[in-house]
Amino acid sequence: MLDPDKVEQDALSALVARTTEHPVNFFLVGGSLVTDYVHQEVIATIRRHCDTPVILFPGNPLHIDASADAILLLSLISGRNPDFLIGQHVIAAPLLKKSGLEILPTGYMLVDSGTQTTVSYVSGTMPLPHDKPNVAACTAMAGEMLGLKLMYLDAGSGARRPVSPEMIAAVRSVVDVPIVVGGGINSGEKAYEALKAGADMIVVGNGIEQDPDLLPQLSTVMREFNQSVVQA
Ligand SMILES: CC(C)=CCC/C(C)=C/CC/C(C)=C/CC/C(C)=C/COP(=O)(O)OP(=O)(O)O
Ligand SMILES: O=P(O)(O)OC[C@@H](O)CO
Ligand SMILES: [Mg+2]
Repeated sequence: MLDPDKVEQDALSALVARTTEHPVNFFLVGGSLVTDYVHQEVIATIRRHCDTPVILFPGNPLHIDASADAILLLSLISGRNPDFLIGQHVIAAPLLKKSGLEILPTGYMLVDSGTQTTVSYVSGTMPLPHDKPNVAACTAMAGEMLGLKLMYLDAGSGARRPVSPEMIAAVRSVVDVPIVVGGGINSGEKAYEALKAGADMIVVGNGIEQDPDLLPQLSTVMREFNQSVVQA
């Protein structure tokens, strides 16, 4: 995940170039409260180096950029704020239709990680309790029944504790749609734990921002995990 507020062009170019040797499946571009509107520059830099798909991860309709490939159309189903469940989407709908972006309807679930996150503050919603896998499972089930095509469990940017393997497994056992897990995944071990518990995709932001050498480690974990699944 690339946060437009945090990337610096030279460092971004170097990082994206490294993904030709240590591949990632997607680039997510976004942030909850973006102050530097440089989505287009970030996406152009990615395109210069590779053809890996770019998916927007937006906090509000101002973050829509038609130069990406797709957008996570998040509905904040862990919260009870109608604006982030449907209100922002009504505002964004005509723009999205015109953009030609592939729309990925996503059940977005914030999970408590011990400290208040920007997303929780900005959306005025409470996250799901960290130690209540069943609440997450019922939320995901309802989201899937409502037609959402992905579930995203997010402990929040730089979370001290990621979403627990128990919660990932509980969600895995009740939905068929792909599960995305992010927030605080800053080591190969944590990535492996999430994959083993049932995550289909892991999102890493701060970990690689702080230590770009994490990229090759995570790419290897992902490849080995996928190979082990194919062989089993
Ligand atoms: C309908 C459209 C296009 C947008 C609304 C989308 C909704 C409902 C979003 C839910 C609430 C929200 C603010 C989500 C932000 C998700 C996000 C991009 C998180 C990653 O940003 P962080 O890195 O955690 O944030 P900071 O870097 O700002 O701390
Ligand atoms: O920056 P990190 O902690 O990797 O979190 C990524 C993303 O899930 C945050 O919304
Ligand atoms: Mg961020």
